[in-house]
Amino acid sequence: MIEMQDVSFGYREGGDLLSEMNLTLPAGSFHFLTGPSGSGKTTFLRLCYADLLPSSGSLTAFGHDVSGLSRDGIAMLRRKVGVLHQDAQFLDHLPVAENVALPLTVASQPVDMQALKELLGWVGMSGHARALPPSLSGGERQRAALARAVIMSPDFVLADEPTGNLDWDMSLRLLQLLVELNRSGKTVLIATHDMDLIRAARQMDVQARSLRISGRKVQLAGADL
Ligand SMILES: Nc1ncnc2c1ncn2[C@@H]1O[C@H](COP(=O)(O)OP(=O)(O)OP(=O)(O)O)[C@@H](O)[C@H]1O
Repeated sequence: MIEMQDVSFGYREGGDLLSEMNLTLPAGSFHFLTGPSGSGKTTFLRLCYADLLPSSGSLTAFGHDVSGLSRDGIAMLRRKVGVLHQDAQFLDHLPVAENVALPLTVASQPVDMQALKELLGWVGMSGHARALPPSLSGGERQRAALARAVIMSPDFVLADEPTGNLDWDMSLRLLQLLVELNRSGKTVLIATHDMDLIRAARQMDVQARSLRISGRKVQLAGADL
């Protein structure tokens, strides 16, 4: 799914933030990504969905070297990826259901109303389908954002501190949804500071592994969870 060979990245020339990374994220895997604040977790995720390109080395995503892709190629690749951010942004004047369906609308694809209903049900947002985003709680926003992130049926789901603003119960609920996505075959990568969240995954019967950024490298940390 994602393969990095000697990948380095720096925002400015001569100053690598992430250096000579060699790792593979196999299809269907579940990884957490940890590391100190400012170590490059968001940057690593952005490399994984070709929002940033390596400064050097080779990054292959879905079998394509991202550095050789055209704009259309990158757009196609991004369609296979769903991204969940810590602070999801919505169009506040549109109800939740329309916000969730927005990736389809923007791509001029038809909205299957039954599938949308089921997706909202899966994230526990059926009762909020007509609500406007400003009326939602933090947990409801994140669950709506997760529905939006997966409405295009991505193969790869990336989450950047998805539980950063949530209480513990809601964090667990969101984690459970991400685990369910993994069980349905999707590759999942979650950047988090929250070691309790990583420990909680142990109870959820998922084969999760942890990647840690340390000294500008990303390495597998410890045993399987
Ligand atoms: N667009 C950018 N231009 C220049 N520097 C940037 C840019 N984005 C991030 N950085 C810098 O790169 C470093 C890593 O940032 P990044 O957001 O990837 O870290 P992080 O591990 O996700 O941090 P946090 O845990 O605090 O969210 C930081 O020093 C940040 O200031």
